[in-house]
Order: sequence, then C-alpha cells, then structure tokens
Amino acid sequence: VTVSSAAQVKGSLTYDYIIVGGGNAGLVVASRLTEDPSVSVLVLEAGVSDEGVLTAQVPFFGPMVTPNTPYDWNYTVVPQKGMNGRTFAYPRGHILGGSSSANYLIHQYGTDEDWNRLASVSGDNGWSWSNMKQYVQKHEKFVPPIDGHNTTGQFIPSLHGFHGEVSVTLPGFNQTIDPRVLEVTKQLPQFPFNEDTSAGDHDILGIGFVQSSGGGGVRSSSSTTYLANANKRSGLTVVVNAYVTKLVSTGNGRSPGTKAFRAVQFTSSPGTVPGATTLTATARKEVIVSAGSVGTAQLLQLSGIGNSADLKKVGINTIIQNSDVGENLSDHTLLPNLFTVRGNQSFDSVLRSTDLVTDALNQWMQNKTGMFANNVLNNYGFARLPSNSDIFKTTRDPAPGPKSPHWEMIFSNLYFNPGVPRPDTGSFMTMIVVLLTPTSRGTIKLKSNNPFDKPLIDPQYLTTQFDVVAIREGVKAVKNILAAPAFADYVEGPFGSAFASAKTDAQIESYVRGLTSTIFHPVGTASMSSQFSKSGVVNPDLTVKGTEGLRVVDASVFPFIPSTHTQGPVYLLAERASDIIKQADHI
Ligand SMILES: Cc1cc2nc3c(=O)[nH]c(=O)nc-3n(C[C@H](O)[C@H](O)[C@H](O)COP(=O)(O)OP(=O)(O)OC[C@H]3O[C@@H](n4cnc5c(N)ncnc54)[C@H](O)[C@@H]3O)c2cc1C
Repeated sequence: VTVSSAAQVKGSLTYDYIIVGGGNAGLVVASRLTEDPSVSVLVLEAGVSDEGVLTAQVPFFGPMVTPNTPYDWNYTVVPQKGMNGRTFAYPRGHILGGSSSANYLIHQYGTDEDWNRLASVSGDNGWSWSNMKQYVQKHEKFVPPIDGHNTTGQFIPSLHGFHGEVSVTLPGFNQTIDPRVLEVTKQLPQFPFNEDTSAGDHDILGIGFVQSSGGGGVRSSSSTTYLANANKRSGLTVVVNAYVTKLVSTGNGRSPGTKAFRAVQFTSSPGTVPGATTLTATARKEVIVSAGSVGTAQLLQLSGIGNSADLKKVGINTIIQNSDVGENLSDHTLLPNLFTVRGNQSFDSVLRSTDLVTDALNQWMQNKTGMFANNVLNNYGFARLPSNSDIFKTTRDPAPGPKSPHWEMIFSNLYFNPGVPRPDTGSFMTMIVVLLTPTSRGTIKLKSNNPFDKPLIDPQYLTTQFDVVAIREGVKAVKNILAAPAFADYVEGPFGSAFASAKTDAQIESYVRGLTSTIFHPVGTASMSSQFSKSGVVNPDLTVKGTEGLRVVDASVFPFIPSTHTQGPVYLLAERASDIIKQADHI
C-alpha cells in the first residue's frame, strides 16, 4: 500500500526492513523482499506520488519532468572550474520511482567489461557479467513498438527478457532524420550499424536504435512496474512525502568495533504537513539506503558516517570515520552540438505550435500512439578514441576494456539545449556528445547539519585533460558525420558563433568548456570496494563498512561509472542486491 503522509502510517513503526528512497533501486528491492508474504517492508520516499503526473507518463515529455519542477530535487552544481565557473541544474527525481520516473527512458545494461571490472575491483565474481546477465531476464519485458512495425534486424531477441517487470521497446514513431542516420552507417565504416545497443556481451560500438523503458506508449518506471505489481501485498508499506533526516545508531554490532544502524528518523517533506513531528522507525533486520548518489551521500554524512574533519566543520559527531563517503563522484557529461537544418520537418515546428502540440497530446490521451507516445530520441551511437590517440601517451585508457566506448553521440531531431529556450524560428538537429569514461572525480559534501539544506555538489567536470580531449574528438566526429552524403542536403551547418568558430583544437576546447553540462548519471559517492579494502564505503555485499544492519543499494555504489546510460545497470544491481539480502537473512 502507498500512503501519502507519514501521519498515516499505522502501528508500531517496526518492520523487517526499512528502505530509504522509493526510487529506481529502492522499489526493486521493496518488491523482491515482499515476495515472501511473511516479510514486512517500509519504504520512505521524500518525493511526491507519481500518480496522474502526465509528464512522467508521456515518453516524449521525458525532458520536461525536470529541471525545476515539483518532481525534481532542484539541485545545482557549485561553480565548475573546468567550465569557466559555470553552474547549472543537476536534476534528480523527487517522485515515486525516483529518477526512473524522471529520466529520458534510454535503457541499456553497461558492457560486460563494465561489470567484469566491478567484479575485479570488489573481489566478488558475482558482479561479473556472466552472473549479472541472468537478471536481464528477471527485469526486462521487451515489447513491440507502438507502431507495430517489423523489428527484425533492429534488436537481437536472445539478449533480452520477455517476461520481466519493466517494459522496454524500440522506436515507434519515425523521425525525419532516421533514414539518414541509417544511411550514414553505410557511408562511414568507422560508425557501422549496430543491431542491438543494450550492451552486455554484445558489442556496443556503432550506431543503432535507442531502446526505451516504456511500452504501449507509456513510460515504465520502477513505480509503474515493480511497485505496481507488489503494491497490494500486505507486507509492503510505501510512504511518499516522507523525508528521512537521519540513520540512527542503535548500539554496538556483533563484530568488534562495528555499530548497528537499525533505525531511521523521518518527517513529512517540507511544505507537505505543517508542524510535522519527527518519527522513528525501527528495522528488525536491516535499513537499506537507496536515496541515490546525492541523497545517500548526504544522509550517511548527516548520520555521522563520513570524514570526521568535514563532519566536525558542520557540527556532526562522527560515528564511523570514512573519508570516502561523498568522494569519487563521477558523471557523464552532455554537450549539445546544435545544427540548423533545411525545411520544417524537425520537431521544432511542431513544438512551437499550440495546435499541433494539442493534437499530438489528444492522440496520446486517446490511444497512446503518435509522436508523444515515443521517446524524443530514436538513434544513438557509441565510439572509442583511436588507440593511437596522443592522449594515451599521457593517460591510461580509462575504459573498462577494449570493447567499451569512450563517448556517445545522440541524434536529436530538434533544438535541445538545457537551460536555453528554443529560438522562435528555424529547424534544428542536435548532436549530443556524451563523455562515457570521465576521469574527473568530484564530491558531495554537507553545507550544514540541517538535513533540509541542499548538499554542495561539485562534480569537478572537465578537470582532466583526457575528459576535454575525448569530448573534443567527439565534436570533430559528429561534424564529420553530419557532413557525410546522408546529411549533406539536410544539414546547413553549426548553429551559434561559438560552435561555428570552433575549428582549432584550442577553439573546440574553449567551446566544450563553455557549453558542456550533465547527462544526469552520477555514481560513486558510496563506492564499493573489496571486503578487505580500507578504502571505499560499501563491501561487495553492499553493507556499509564498519556497520551492521545497514546497506546501500543505488547508483552511488558503482566505483566506476558504467559506459552506458545508468538506469539499466541500477536495475540489475538492485536485482542482485535483493538476492544477496534474501540470502543473508535466509528468507
Ligand atoms: C533528468 C534525468 C534523465 C536521465 N536520463 C536517463 C536515461 O535516459 N537513461 C538512463 O539509463 N538513465 C538516465 N538517467 C539516470 C538514471 O535515471 C539514474 O542513474 C537512476 O535512476 C538512479 O537510480 P537510484 O536508485 O540510484 O536513484 P533515484 O532513482 O534517484 O532514487 C533515489 C530516491 O531516493 C529519494 N530520496 C533521496 N533522499 C531521500 C531522503 N532523505 N528521504 C527519503 N527519500 C529520499 C529520492 O526522492 C528518490 O526517489 C537520468 C536521470 C535524470 C535525473
């Protein structure tokens, strides 16, 4: 059952498990643990309910769920020194389903090399792809695209699950640029067509069709799937507008020197219930923190788990000294390379017209078809820097292996420039370049000991030469792609003087620093390491080092960022975490 405020929670507030954050990972674990009817789980979600939230349902509206809405935590990054001191929005889902309700629906799993690196870093072979691939079947329900077209050759069925929880689908609404994208894969041998972009042990390099977390014209989130399928279970209680302010130390653990954390303090989210009191809920077995890469790092520190020098500065007593909490923040970046195109076939002319938008929305309302029933993006590609690139003379290749990409290009049939409104006239195409193997690392620190103060988010983007060079090479490559015959009669040229004049390496670098922002994939702030390692925050079984009864299950535990979009890796991680927890507690 889902209830709308902490005041409605009945009973003694003692559960087998308490899950902090009803987001992407948290709802997977809640669903899996309550498969046993004798198990009780309380999920505390600070965000709002996703029920009736149109922007979170319509796939095309993915980019409208955030930023600066009630469904967003509305964070910004601190001024970024590698980006001319700029600051910008840093969206995170503040809604049931978390960022899986707020993301852009792109769905992939990480490469086998990503998972094998995790296995090797953590010393737990259970994280290797050969073990993790079983969870694809449990997680995924591949469904036909909304237009019902023949998808032979557009995905490889053996790589997918058809009976799992989350619907995943191929594009079902043709965009003007689609045939040109396919044509260009025949013209440029370095960017061949890739039949399936889900990754795993299938080669991800090349250009192919986006796979989206949706089905029947509607977004699939962890809430509309895992939770919806479990919500009737009597053992499950989900509270929205419930803000966890602290993990409570409940005494010494059984192992010498450890502390147990089997309780949490929570209250109604600010602005939802005037004068709300703080409640304490207790877990018989475990507290599972799934508050995401920002929320988890913040909450651990608020609870006295972190770097004692930093905690002291904001008046918090250290219970577990760990200098790695909130460190190692790693994120993919987004650079929107804008081009003007001929004609009026891009989405821009539709989106400028109230009548056309109303028509498309009516069509979606009536039968969940048409332009809005589809992801805003249909095609993307993955590439590596050439192995003889100069940068490898000074930087070790940060990719997890020779088959994993360094950068990504996303073909967008419209003007896409976060924070900058669409011009009143003109048709556009945006070639987004994403850095997939960043070497910059940042931090999430507390601003104060007030749990409602936003933390200081400093990803330190573009503070290494590798990161700038990889994006720069991506910019050159996308210019070449759009200069190929497939696009020659369509694309006019770069839009905006900064892009148009970025020709030399130095000019491109300055353009990159002036425009790059986030593609919303932060990981690493509660990094996994080997059970025997003194560095890192969680063990390979996701227990927090030095504690008992406390685990972290969310994107924050990835020590290296997967080289694909991150929701799929989070889903697989949460599936295995559920098995680990069930086994540990002999459910
Ligand atoms: C705008 C955007 C677009 C994206 N696009 C894509 C995409 O197209 N494809 C892709 O693969 N990935 C995408 N991502 C990334 C992906 O969605 C995330 O990596 C993933 O969902 C993170 O899962 P999580 O469980 O770690 O965190 P989340 O899903 O963010 O869950 C954390 C939950 O904890 C809650 N919470 C936090 N603090 C507290 C607290 N103190 N008390 C109670 N609750 C709390 C939050 O409200 C949230 O619901 C996107 C993300 C965003 C924000």
